[in-house]
Parts: sequence; C-alpha cells; structure tokens
Amino acid sequence: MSEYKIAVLAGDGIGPEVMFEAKKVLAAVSSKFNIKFNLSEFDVGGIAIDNHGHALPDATLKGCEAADAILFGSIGGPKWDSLPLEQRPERAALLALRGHFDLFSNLRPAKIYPGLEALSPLRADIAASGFDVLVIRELTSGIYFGKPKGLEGEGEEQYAFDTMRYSRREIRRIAISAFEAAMKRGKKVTSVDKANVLVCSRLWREVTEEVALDYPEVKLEHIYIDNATMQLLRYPNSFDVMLCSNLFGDIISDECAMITGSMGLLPSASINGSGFGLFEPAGGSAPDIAGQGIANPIAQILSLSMLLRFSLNETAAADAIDQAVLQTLADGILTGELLAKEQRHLAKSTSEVGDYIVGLLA
Ligand SMILES: NC(=O)C1=CN([C@@H]2O[C@H](COP(=O)(O)OP(=O)(O)OC[C@H]3O[C@@H](n4cnc5c(N)ncnc54)[C@H](O)[C@@H]3O)[C@@H](O)[C@H]2O)C=CC1
Ligand SMILES: CC(C)CC(=O)C(=O)O
Ligand SMILES: [Mg+2]
Repeated sequence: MSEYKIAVLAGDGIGPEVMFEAKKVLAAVSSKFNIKFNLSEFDVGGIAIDNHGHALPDATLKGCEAADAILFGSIGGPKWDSLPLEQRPERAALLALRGHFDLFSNLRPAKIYPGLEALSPLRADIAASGFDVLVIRELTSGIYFGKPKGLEGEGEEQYAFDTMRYSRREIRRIAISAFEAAMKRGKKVTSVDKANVLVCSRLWREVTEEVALDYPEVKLEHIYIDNATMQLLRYPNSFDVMLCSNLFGDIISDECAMITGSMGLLPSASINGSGFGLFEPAGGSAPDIAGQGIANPIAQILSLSMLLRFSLNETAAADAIDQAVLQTLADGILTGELLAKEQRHLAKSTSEVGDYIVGLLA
C-alpha cells in the first residue's frame, strides 16, 4: 500500500469550508485506491496570526518541510488588512511559502466544461467555440518578490515603489515549463508581456525565443498583456498555453477562471524543480461568501487532484476525481454562483457538492 504525508493548511475565509470537502474526497480515494494518507493540519494566514502571532508559524513551515506535498486553502481577509504589508497573510505566509520551497512554476488550467457553455459570461457563439487554456505563471520572482520601499518624501511628493526584476535563469526555467506543457497539449505557447514598455519584458521575450529553439514543434507567439485580456474574451480558443510573469499571470488566471463560469472552479499547482508542490485554488478567501456554506469546493477538490497527479504520481486517483467532478457538473449539481438568479433556488451547498463527488467515487 502506498503511503504519503500531506500537510493541510486550510487558512481563512472559505478555506476551511472547501478544505473540509477536499478531505472527504481524499478519504474516498484512499479507500477506493488503497492509498494511505497521513494528514497533518497546520494554521496559516490570518488564523495563525490570531493563534500564534505570525502568519507562518515555525511549526507550520516544519510540517510542510516534512510532508510529501502541501494542500493549501486560501488566506487573508478584512480582519488582517490593516497590518503592515510584511506581516499580512499574503506576504508573510503565501509568498513566504512559495519562496521557501522555490515553487516557481504555477499551473492554472481553465476550461469550459462540456455542456456548461451557458455558465460562461462569454457571448454564446464565442463560448461555443471552446476554451481550454493552461496558464503557466512564474511564481517566485518579478514584482511580487522585488524589494518594496516606502514611504519616502513628504506631502504630495511622498512616494513608494516596488521593483520588478527577472533573471535569465528565472525566465528560462518557467519558459521550459510552458514549452514542456505545450508539448503535451496543443503545441502552442502564447507568451504574455509588455515588451513595448518594460525592460523585464524585453528580456522575457529574448529568453523565451531562445527556449523555443529547443521546441521546433511548438508555435510561439508573443502578446501584450492588455491585448491578451481582450483577445481572451474575443478569441478564447486561440490560446493553448499562456506563459506569464508573476503579476500578469495573477491577473490573466482570474480572467480565465471567470470565463469558465466561476473562480470556484479554478485549481492550481505550484511546483519546484524537484517536483515538490503546493496545491491551492487560484482564488482567495472570498470573505463576501465565507461562513455561509455556499462556496464552490471544486477548485479545492481539483487542486487535490493536481496534488495526486503532479507530486505523488497517483494518476488513477487523480483521474477518478477529475471524472467525478465532470460528472457532477454535467449532472447540474452546482453551487449558486454558477446559476442565473432565477435558478438560484436550485443551488447546492458546499457540502452537497462535496457529498455528490464522494458518492461518485464510492
Ligand atoms: N491564494 C490565496 O490565499 C489568495 C488570497 N487572496 C486574499 O483573499 C482575500 C479576498 O480577496 P478577493 O480579492 O475578494 O478575491 P477572491 O478570489 O477571494 O474572491 C473574488 C470573487 O470570487 C468569488 N469566489 C472565490 N472563490 C470562490 C468559490 N470557491 N466559490 C464561489 N465564489 C468564489 C468570491 O466570492 C468573490 O466574489 C484577500 O485578503 C486577498 O488578499 C486573494 C487571492 C489568492
Ligand atoms: C498573494 C497573492 C499573490 C495571491 C494571489 O492572488 C494568487 O496567487 O493568485
Ligand atoms: Mg490571484
């Protein structure tokens, strides 16, 4: 029997609600596929500040180091918004974890599920053309990791700055991730930048072109970020793999999530060079809906599937979860944000969606 250690960090807001469903799904695949999972749960984010005085306590970091993979919920919320940036959950825990484990390669797959075209906010004829994109986002450098500085000067001349910095090495390794992924998909990489104004983007283009030489079967295109946000809505099926820097990938992946119908459908995998990873929904702690039992658990459950596939190589279990999610959506078992106002009375709760998926895995 295979046996794995998973660090479970549910976090804040809807994090614990959707994590509860993912753990039910994990128990179901454990029985079905005879795999033993030893789960260790740790505080992270705002809850960790409240309980331990720090968003990423030592015990949490050590627990993650001891694990085969990390299943992460989401963190942050209004309660901790007024803290200095360096103490906020987003920087002190999430960016810290990404940096600590060198999780540079962030995979965010987004697709319109068959039969669910009407859930997409895209115009119907455009949605019908299909949408299946893998955003590959650089996750441990760029402007989120450049040293911030503020405040200097006085009055209206007071200023603050953030720094965007990319090395050739950092660009090369994320570009390789994108080309490798494209080889297994539609053999097209669209690199998103702002090379008409940013020097980092000029280097990004140059290195991406160099990497492309090793992948003659893959078509490389470059697009400016502003145009990319527009073309995603206009010709969504013209994209396959979108290669993005940290900031642009953050923005583009939220747009891709919404094209599929909801932020609550988009999982993500953040992986380092050794295959170790942290797996989390692409969205945040959704304070506007937290505590109501209405959050969509699918992004968290699909993040679990990515953990099984990418870090543990448990392909059959991952496939079974993906299949059960597809079936659930096709059967119309949907949380409220996926439904039109007049159909909201048909909405299922977070736990009803989780239970349905578990039922399909029995
Ligand atoms: N990885 C993480 O832990 C992240 C944390 N955050 C933090 O989360 C907090 C809230 O951020 P927002 O900007 O509001 O972004 P958000 O992603 O939490 O929410 C944006 C919108 O998507 C909806 N949404 C998100 N997940 C959903 C789900 N599973 N089911 C149904 N609807 C869902 C929310 O209700 C909201 O309307 C902030 O403190 C932010 O810094 C934001 C992004 C990522
Ligand atoms: C702390 C933020 C960078 C989190 C976020 O928005 C994301 O990873 O998508
Ligand atoms: Mg984001």
